[in-house]
Amino acid sequence: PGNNGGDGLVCARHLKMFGYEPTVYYPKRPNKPLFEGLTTQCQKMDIPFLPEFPAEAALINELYGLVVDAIFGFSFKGAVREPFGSILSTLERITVPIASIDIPSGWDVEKGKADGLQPDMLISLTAPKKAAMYFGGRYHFLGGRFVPAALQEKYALNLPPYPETDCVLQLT
Ligand SMILES: NC(=O)C1=CN([C@@H]2O[C@H](COP(=O)(O)OP(=O)(O)OC[C@H]3O[C@@H](n4cnc5c(N)ncnc54)[C@H](O)[C@@H]3O)[C@@H](O)[C@H]2O)[C@H](O)CC1
Repeated sequence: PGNNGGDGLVCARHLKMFGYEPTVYYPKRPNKPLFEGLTTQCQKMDIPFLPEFPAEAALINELYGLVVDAIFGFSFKGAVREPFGSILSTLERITVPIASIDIPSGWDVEKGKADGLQPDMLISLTAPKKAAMYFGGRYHFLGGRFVPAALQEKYALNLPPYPETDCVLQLT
């Protein structure tokens, strides 16, 4: 429902460009031009939007090879409100790999969530958040090569150098 969802729409568009066949589930759409624009871009690229979420984990395992989790990022707070509670409980039961953008959805930005989503891949944006310490999946990437040196200094961000002109770095 927020910017993390926006990242998910961007991700779907890029996946399509790379030859994949993404499908999007976007239950709560902010009435803001940014998200409307990102949605339109996906629609114009014939990326299908699911009318409802496949509630059965087995169906997701059958239909998809990967789930990109772009539900919540660092502004998730408190008890999860529907429909996201049911969605997260289904995602916790699937066996296909999950790639979470910035923070596994439902995790506290600092404390993580031991009994929550356990993605196979985490793509941290700009800098890994404190919760990334609790990430136990196989692949951790850092994306977002757009932090000016002054900001890195101001927040004492100890960011690793990106190789050549890459905008993504594999951390583990
Ligand atoms: N520099 C960076 O790290 C960048 C991060 N980006 C992405 O932006 C998100 C943070 O975006 P924000 O809109 O602040 O928050 P979220 O997307 O995490 O979610 C807000 C959204 O969720 C709703 N919500 C919050 N708590 C609950 C709850 N318990 N139940 C239900 N719904 C809840 C809330 O109402 C809002 O609608 C960051 O993680 C990155 O993915 C930038 O895109 C790039 C730079």
